[in-house]
Amino acid sequence: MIKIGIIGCGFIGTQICSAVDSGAVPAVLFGVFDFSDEKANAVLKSLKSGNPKKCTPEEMIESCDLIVECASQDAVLKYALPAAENGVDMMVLSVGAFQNPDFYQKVKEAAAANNSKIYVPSGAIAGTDGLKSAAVANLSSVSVTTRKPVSGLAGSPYLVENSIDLSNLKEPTLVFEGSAAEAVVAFPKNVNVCATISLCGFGFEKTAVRIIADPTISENIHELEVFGDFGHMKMMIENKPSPLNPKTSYLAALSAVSTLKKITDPMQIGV
Ligand SMILES: NC(=O)C1=CN([C@@H]2O[C@H](COP(=O)(O)OP(=O)(O)OC[C@H]3O[C@@H](n4cnc5c(N)ncnc54)[C@H](O)[C@@H]3O)[C@@H](O)[C@H]2O)C=CC1
Ligand SMILES: O=C([O-])CC(=O)C(=O)O
Repeated sequence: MIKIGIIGCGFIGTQICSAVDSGAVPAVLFGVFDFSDEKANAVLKSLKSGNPKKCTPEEMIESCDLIVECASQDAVLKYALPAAENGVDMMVLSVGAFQNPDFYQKVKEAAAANNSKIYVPSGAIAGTDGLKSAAVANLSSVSVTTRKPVSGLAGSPYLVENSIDLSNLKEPTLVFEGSAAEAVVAFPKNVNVCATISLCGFGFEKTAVRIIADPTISENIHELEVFGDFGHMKMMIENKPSPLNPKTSYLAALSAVSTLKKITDPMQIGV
């Protein structure tokens, strides 16, 4: 069985540890890392099987087959390259880190040179299968509209830097419009899905993003619209936010677990 290390013991990290612990994912949990000791201890305490421990990312790179990053874009920037250079696979949830083209290229080349893989789950969005297929031919436009409750956007650098206060919002309001490259920097914890969509085919500069703060909803809603040689695709998903982190949809954690199941399964189904 593959040996896994988890960086980030928040909502997604906890769900992944639990899936490995229960046997739903056939893997061995080597260890966990979080810069909050409290979070790491809480996850370890919740597990019933195996002998996982707190460890450093460097120890994971030394001993694991696969590292799952479910922490922050900073963690990707810090650990993705050393992992790839050491032939260790990595699953990345904070996908926005890949908007830097030099960094993305370096990680990709290091993974190719050292026979390792970088896995990017579909996360909180659907439609990556159709978009990837469509991108084999010409695409003419790709756009994502993300609609979140105010609690799902609070504290984002873009809102803070532009002194945008959403606390008294009464109706849906467009708070951002721009490229995916700009969106994942402006809202690093809110629209990693736009990074994933960009990587599927049209790129960070050409993928268009709109972010709407909506005080009338409780779901995180993502709409994807694609035009190309294949035709026209529209996808809309209404995600329940996770109970622990309103910015993150429950589906994002399910998608990480599903990707781990796919990695460890001899049957590979779907694009
Ligand atoms: N790809 C996708 O579709 C989605 C991606 N995400 C992203 O996945 C990541 C995890 O999400 P959640 O579990 O909901 O977050 P969370 O906030 O519940 O947990 C993140 C944990 O990582 C820790 N952490 C952050 N930076 C770290 C670092 N550099 N080193 C060590 N520990 C660090 C924090 O202390 C926290 O315990 C976030 O970056 C989030 O934005 C979330 C939803 C969808
Ligand atoms: O979970 C979501 O709905 C989207 C999200 O936070 C992200 O893409 O970073």
